[in-house]
Amino acid sequence: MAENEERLRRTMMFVPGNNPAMVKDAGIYGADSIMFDLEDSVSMSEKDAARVLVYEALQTQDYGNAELVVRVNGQDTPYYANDVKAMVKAGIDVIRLPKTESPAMVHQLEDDILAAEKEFGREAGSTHLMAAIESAKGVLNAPQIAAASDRMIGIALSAEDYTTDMKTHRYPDGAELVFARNMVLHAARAAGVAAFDTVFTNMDDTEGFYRETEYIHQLGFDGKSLVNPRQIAMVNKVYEPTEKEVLNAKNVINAIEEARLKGSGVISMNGQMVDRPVVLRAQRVMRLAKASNLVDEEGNYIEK
Ligand SMILES: CC(C)(COP(=O)(O)OP(=O)(O)OC[C@H]1O[C@@H](n2cnc3c(N)ncnc32)[C@H](O)[C@@H]1OP(=O)(O)O)[C@@H](O)C(=O)NCCC(=O)NCCSC(=O)C[C@@](O)(CC(=O)O)C(=O)O
Ligand SMILES: [Mg+2]
Repeated sequence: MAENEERLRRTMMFVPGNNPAMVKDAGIYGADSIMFDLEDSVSMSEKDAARVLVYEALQTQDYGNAELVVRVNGQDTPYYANDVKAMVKAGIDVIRLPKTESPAMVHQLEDDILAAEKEFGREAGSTHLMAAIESAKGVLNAPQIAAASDRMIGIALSAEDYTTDMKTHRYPDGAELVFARNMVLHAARAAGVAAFDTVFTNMDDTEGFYRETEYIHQLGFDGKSLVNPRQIAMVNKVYEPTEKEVLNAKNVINAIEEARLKGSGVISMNGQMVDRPVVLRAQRVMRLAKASNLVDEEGNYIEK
């Protein structure tokens, strides 16, 4: 778990698996996670070609420090088994299961990954997984889905399919997603895995994108699934801590270190009690500050 908690996952960018130029250049935009898609952005006639293209790219392209994720086709399709095998063989970091409705579906994926790891000589347990929640059933089972596997790194709300299942569509105020967002978030937090908010598909509505990202940041989501590189900087901007937050976090970490040396786990700083949850929040602020290049190696704020 510690490994999962450490990694920042603000931005998870969908890359259509049948688009050679996008697959090749996906690493240049600085997404925390790159998600190659073999499912709904790829037409039926291109499923096999997309799988081969992504497999080859994973062997040959350098995607830097980005976490590499592949959204495989659904378990009810004839493509799923070959997708899982090929991606495990390629050494993918995470397999994203679409339209997840039950823990049994996660267990099936676990079994299929383990069989592929054995077949291709990969270390057992080295391939992680995540589940996309895209229906009413998925939302209601989210707590069990999130806790269904030791390989689970996170769950994601998929609002396009979800709103269709709910016989509605997406509105600017997001009222149709309030219940689902809170279920997914609570399920993820209770299971100790990451929570990803849904895609925002209107490329021209920058104001709407910022509004939605600020809202999900306030709720506590780790980040968002994205469809376009232009959205990455906007999410990072929203998740960037302020100077005041960074300085306060640095003071908290220094103060608790001093207290620990004296054998205490709780201290008072400027009249404010500082204990474990405050320290955990401060550590997250420092990780975000580092990712935003706001601090140097020692954690000192870099004046602009
Ligand atoms: C939206 C648009 C057509 C706009 O095109 P535009 O041409 O206007 O983009 P521009 O900004 O002009 O591109 C500038 C430069 O960036 C390059 N570039 C653009 N996008 C890139 C990218 N994604 N990856 C790498 N490179 C990229 C481009 O090649 C160009 O490169 P260059 O020519 O070299 O300058 C394009 O972005 C795109 O196709 N997006 C991916 C769509 C997709 O994957 N949909 C499926 C996932 S959702 C789903 O399934 C619903 C869900 O399941 C979700 C869930 O589960 O969460 C649910 O139910 O909710
Ligand atoms: Mg979908």
